[in-house]
Amino acid sequence: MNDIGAHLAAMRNTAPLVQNITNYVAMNVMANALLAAGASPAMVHAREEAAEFAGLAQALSVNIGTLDPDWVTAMEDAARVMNDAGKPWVLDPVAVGATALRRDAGARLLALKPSVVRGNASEVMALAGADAAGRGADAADEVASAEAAARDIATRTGGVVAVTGPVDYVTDGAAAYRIENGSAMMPRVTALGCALSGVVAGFAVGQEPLPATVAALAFYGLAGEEAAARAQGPGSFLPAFIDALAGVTPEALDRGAKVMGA
Ligand SMILES: Nc1ncnc2c1ncn2[C@@H]1O[C@H](COP(=O)(O)OP(=O)(O)OP(=O)(O)O)[C@@H](O)[C@H]1O
Ligand SMILES: Cc1ncsc1CCO
Ligand SMILES: [Mg+2]
Repeated sequence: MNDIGAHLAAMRNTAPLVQNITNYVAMNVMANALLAAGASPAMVHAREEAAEFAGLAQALSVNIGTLDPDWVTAMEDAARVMNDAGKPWVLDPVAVGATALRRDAGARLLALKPSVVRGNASEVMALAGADAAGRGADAADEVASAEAAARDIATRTGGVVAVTGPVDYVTDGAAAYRIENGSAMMPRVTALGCALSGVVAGFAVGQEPLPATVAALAFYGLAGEEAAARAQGPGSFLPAFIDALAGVTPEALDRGAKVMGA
């Protein structure tokens, strides 16, 4: 892929309205990350309005981090609106293997064929039905162990699956890429994966899901590298990361992206 910076420029040019049905932990971080990246976030989850708002949104992210049954209904309704209108939506299957409510929600949402699934290795393995060692929202499996599960999900949905970790893996079931950008500081701040799923949704507006996802991950990881160079620890990393999301230019992304065919 040699047009990674162009995907960032296109996303910023669109400034897409991204609806997020996300968890309470992530809402603020995610909205700030989307704004800094150049998108327009809206956190809208009530059962009575989620589908109506989806009619206005250009992309949707659905995150099961702090769900309840009403939220699952809102997620399914909003996802159907996006599907009917041909608009992209992203599933973030937080801790999907942990409980029956999460496994059921994950299966229902997967059946609606998300444009992109973005999770850590343990989540992608659990979503595919494989044995996973995840503990709560944190990964306990290697990205490499989740590659077959990612291809399996992508084949079932016809969409893209992104497994994130030290080296990210992205596939549409046929082609695959690895992205080496990022910082070990990123998993030490909560909700950065959730926020990434929203950013992926923004990149998918008007762009092919596979290259858009690869570009979003490289962009996000590069911002992580720049923030880590300035931060003293996880606390100061977060504001530095928000600054870096706003500061990375398409030219810097073309220079700094570490993307390889897999
Ligand atoms: N050890 C690491 N080294 C470099 N980058 C990392 C590392 N771990 C995660 N990342 C990056 O952090 C970002 C978030 O991915 P991660 O896999 O931590 O999400 P997550 O587990 O869903 O997080 P959360 O549930 O807290 O939102 C991605 O851009 C990923 O590449
Ligand atoms: C910590 C945590 N618990 C539920 S959602 C969430 C945010 C990271 O996924
Ligand atoms: Mg997560």
